[in-house]
Amino acid sequence: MGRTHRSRQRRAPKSITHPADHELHSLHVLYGQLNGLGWRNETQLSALHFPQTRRGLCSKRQGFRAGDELIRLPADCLISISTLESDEKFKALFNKDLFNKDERLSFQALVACYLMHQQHLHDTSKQSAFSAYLDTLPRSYTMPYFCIKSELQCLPEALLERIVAQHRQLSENYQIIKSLVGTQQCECCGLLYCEDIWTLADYKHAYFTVNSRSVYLNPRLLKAERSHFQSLLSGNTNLALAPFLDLFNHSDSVQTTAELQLSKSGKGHDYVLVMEAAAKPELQPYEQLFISYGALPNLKLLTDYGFYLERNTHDFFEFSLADIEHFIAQNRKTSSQTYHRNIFKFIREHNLYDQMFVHIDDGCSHNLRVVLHLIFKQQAYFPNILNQIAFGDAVQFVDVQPELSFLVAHKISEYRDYVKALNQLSQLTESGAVARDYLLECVRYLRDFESVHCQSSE
Ligand SMILES: C[S@@+](CC[C@H](N)C(=O)[O-])C[C@H]1O[C@@H](n2cnc3c(N)ncnc32)[C@H](O)[C@@H]1O
Repeated sequence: MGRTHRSRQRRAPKSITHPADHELHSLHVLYGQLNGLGWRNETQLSALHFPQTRRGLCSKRQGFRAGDELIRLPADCLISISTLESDEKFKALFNKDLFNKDERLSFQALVACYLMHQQHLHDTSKQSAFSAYLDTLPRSYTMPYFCIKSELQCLPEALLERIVAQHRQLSENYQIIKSLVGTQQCECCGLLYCEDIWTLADYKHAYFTVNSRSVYLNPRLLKAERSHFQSLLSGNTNLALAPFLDLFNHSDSVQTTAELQLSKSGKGHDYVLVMEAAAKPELQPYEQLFISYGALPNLKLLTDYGFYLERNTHDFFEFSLADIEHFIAQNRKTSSQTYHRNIFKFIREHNLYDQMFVHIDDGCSHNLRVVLHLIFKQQAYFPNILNQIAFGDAVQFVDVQPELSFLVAHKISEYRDYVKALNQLSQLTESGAVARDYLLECVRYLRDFESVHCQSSE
């Protein structure tokens, strides 16, 4: 049990509830299966529903301090490249003769196929080795990708850009999958792949399952005969699905480490999560146990995981060059001025539009300051002078505070309009509601930034 601390049995606070019966049953079966694979649940974790995050994990009996192990899951419980490589039926679906070096698949897409494969086995014959795990997966997701058209029309460019990129990535990979397995029929039910089974809707669900639930894994530590899929895959295979372990929710106030360690018995490996630091010195039984998915800002949490954190310590707010152009066009004072196109060309050519953000503690990023200075403060437009200004001594920048304040105020008003437009829709999907609340959090962040950094403009 390591340094984990036993506490006297406590009662669950009223706000924490047990999962519904069917979910409880699936979890129970999953415990049994993982136990059969060597998982001992030494930290006595239970899945419960918490008010803020819904389903998450806690221990009903033990307290946790920094340095304690949260979970030790045998590597045999993971769905990794070794699982796929050792599944002959799955491999048989992917005929090596059809692999094309110009049309490779991401490993994430291949794991999504594996989930669809197992789901189909489960649905048709209850033959999947992962039935219990599949039953514990969410039925739907709340990423803005799943917003309906009327909601998408009320979202800002920054979000739409990411959704479009996700659509592109998903459909490119799905086309490749179709070209590999699309003409085949399932040998157990005769249905056609990518038409009747493995539909685009199934693929989207599986893709976001992998996106939001996989863990990082160094596959070299596992004995994987990486042969069949090697020439099909475009990138590395360093992710895995981790049944039960993937019930940990994320917090920005904890630090956790994850690594494959030789198991205590010396046979095989365990995937071990350790709580390195938490918001308080000791977590009591029934307190939700969080892990860190990384130092992620809210935009990333929203688009990849379908949630955001209030007052996320890793948050910042990014601007695009188009934001500055809109602001110029809509502001009476700035719209009447002329801006030499060389300046915008220079900014684009030197990628200065990258990393233009504001941060509540650090203020305005270097690139945002340079760009505001180049556009609004300096008269010359010859490349050599622009070079000297952009990459020379920062102290020579003229104060861009008024322009920064206008830009922030402009963004607040724009985001409020998006929120208003979403609220005017007769009904919001869950994705739409989460996106709306995220926009409100952005407004709160920018208002806080304004009150700390833009006082002079008010
Ligand atoms: C790895 S799963 C964690 C378990 C998940 N809550 C479940 O019941 O299956 C990641 C998903 O959990 C949710 N999640 C994680 N951390 C969260 C948090 N702090 N607040 C709200 N939802 C969170 C998001 O939906 C995310 O996509």
